[in-house]
Amino acid sequence: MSNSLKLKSENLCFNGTVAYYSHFSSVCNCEMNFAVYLPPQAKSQSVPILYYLSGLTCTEENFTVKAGAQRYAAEYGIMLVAPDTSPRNTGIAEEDEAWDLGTGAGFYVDATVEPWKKHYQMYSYVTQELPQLINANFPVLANKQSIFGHSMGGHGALICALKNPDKYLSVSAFAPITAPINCPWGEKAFTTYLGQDKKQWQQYDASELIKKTQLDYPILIDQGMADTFYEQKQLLPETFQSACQEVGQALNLRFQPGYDHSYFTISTFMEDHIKHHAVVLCS
Ligand SMILES: N[C@@H](CCC(=O)N[C@@H](CS)C(=O)NCC(=O)O)C(=O)O
Repeated sequence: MSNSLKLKSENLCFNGTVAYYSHFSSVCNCEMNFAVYLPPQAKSQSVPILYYLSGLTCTEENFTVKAGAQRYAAEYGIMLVAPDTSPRNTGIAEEDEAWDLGTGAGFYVDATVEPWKKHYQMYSYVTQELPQLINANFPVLANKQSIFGHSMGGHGALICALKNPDKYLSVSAFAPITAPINCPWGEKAFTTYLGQDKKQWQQYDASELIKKTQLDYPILIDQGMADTFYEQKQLLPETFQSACQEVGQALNLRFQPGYDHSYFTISTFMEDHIKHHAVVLCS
């Protein structure tokens, strides 16, 4: 086990282990937190990995305690990895001024603007540094990894998959922000982290990326129809759907009547999402 990895807590869960860790991240230049679930199968064999990226205001804990994913990960023998949503306590003055920027709102991009760029390197963190750490310290099949997420984390999962078609074997999302360059949350975050030049923003926008790179597997998205952020046009799944149709990308976009933006929705459809990934990860 790497020296920089600090085990903070460990609990038995469906005969596997939920564990919280912190470590010093060289790309974010600060201490970072993440949670894992190691399924029972990991005691005797290497297992595939499914990364989960959370939404605004979350830590690594929301998914771990509310999504109900461990039961299915134990069934299929998949390791779950849930990173925090941003660096914390970096000393950046504006870090804690708003709930949709800074702490809890890293947006899974590599910031290029001061004062953020020294720490807010979440894209490199989740696609490179964290997988390297996981692969070096846990009994995993490094060539079998997939990714999913919620809201801001759904955006993160989509861009990670679209920018790395060889790295992830499947992707899915709950209520993802699918066109951040055209919604208030994305415009605010991208202006802050990436600057005024909107051309730079496109590299982190799923509805733009899909025009350049198609995935040779279907994307699964669940969107609740009673989701206030959907109603407020923060998520824009129709924009992503049109872009997918234009380029022939297979997309299973399911509108779920009555479901909102909460973890009650996520836990309801968790089994479907884990199965979606297990089909490729466990074959
Ligand atoms: N704080 C925001 C809501 C933020 C929010 O809904 N965050 C979602 C992700 S976008 C979440 O997962 N929250 C944590 C939770 O439900 O456990 C508000 O008051 O409107």
